[in-house]
Amino acid sequence: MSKVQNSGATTKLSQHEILPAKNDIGALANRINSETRSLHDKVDKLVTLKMALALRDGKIYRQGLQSFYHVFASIEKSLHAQLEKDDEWTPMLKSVWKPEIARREKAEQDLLFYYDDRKEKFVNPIMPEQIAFANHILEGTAEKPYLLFAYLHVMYLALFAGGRIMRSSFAKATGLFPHKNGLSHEEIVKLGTNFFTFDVADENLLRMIYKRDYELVTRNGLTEEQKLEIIEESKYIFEQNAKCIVELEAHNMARLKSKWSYLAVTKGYQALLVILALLALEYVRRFIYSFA
Ligand code: HEM
Repeated sequence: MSKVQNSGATTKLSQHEILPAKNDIGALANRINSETRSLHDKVDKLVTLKMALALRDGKIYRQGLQSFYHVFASIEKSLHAQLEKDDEWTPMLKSVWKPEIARREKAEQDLLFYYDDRKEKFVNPIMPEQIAFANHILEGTAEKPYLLFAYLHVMYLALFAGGRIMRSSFAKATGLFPHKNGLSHEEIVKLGTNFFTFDVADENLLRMIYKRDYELVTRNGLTEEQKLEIIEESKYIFEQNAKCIVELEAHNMARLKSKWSYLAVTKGYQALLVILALLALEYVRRFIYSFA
C-alpha cells in the first residue's frame, strides 16, 4: 500500500513515491512522451485552433467531444472485457486502472446535455476516421491486450494537462453552452463539462498515483518488444486523433460551402429580381419624363 500523507490543505505523495522521475529515460511513459513530442505539438495546434471556434459554437464543441467519446468508449469496452478475463494482462491492467479516471460515462453525460437527451444522435460513430479509430482500438487490443497501455497513457493523461487548460477556457465561454430554462451559467457549465472533471478530492494525487502505478507495472511486466509496440501504437493514437480533427474541419467546411452556394443561388436569384425591377422602374421613369 502506498503511504499517502496529508500535508496542510492538499494530500501529497512523499518524494520517493513520485514515479517515474522526469529524467528517467527508461520509463515507458517518458519514452512515449519523448517519441511523440512532435506529434503532440501537431495535435495540440489542431485542437487549439478548433477550440477557438468551439468556444463560440456549441455544435462544433459537441462534434469534437463526440469524436473523443468514441475513442474512450472503445478503450473502456476493450479494457472491461480484459478486466473480466483472467489472463496475464488482467492483474497488470487492474493495478493501473482507476474507476475515477473513466471517461466514457462522463462524455456521455455531456453529450446527452448537448443533444437534449437524444442518445441516438451520438452513440455510433458515422465519420469514417472515427469509425476506423474505434475499430482499430477494438481489434488491436483484443489481439494484443498490452496495447491498452498506450491508450492508458496517451488518452487518459491528456486530460490532466491539455484537458485542464481546455476546461478553464470552456467554463468562461458564455457563447458555447445552450441556454436551459431557469439555470444559471455556473449550473449549465457544470452540466456540460463533466468530461473534464474527476470525482476525487485531489486531481493531482490521482494523476500521480496513476502514473506511479503505470510505471511500477510496465517497468518489468513488459518485454522490450512489447514496449516498442506500445510506443508505435502511441504514435498511431496521436496521428489518428489528428486525422479525426482534420476530418471534422473538412466536414464543416463542406457544409459551410454548400450553405454559401445555396445562399448564392437562392438569395442571388432574389437579388437579381430586385435589380431587374429597379431597372424596369428606371426605364419607366425615363419613358414618362421623355414626354414631360
Ligand atoms: C488529442 C489531443 C492530445 C493528446 C492525446 C495529448 C496527450 C498528452 C500526453 C500523453 C501528455 C504527457 C502527460 C504526462 O506524461 O503526464 C501531455 C502533456 C501535455 N499536454 Fe497534451 N495532449 C493533447 C492535446 C493537448 C492540447 C490541446 C494542449 C494545450 C492546450 C496540451 C497541452 C499539454 C501540456 C501543457 C502538457 C504537459 C507537458 C509537461 O508536463 O511537460 N495537450 N499531453
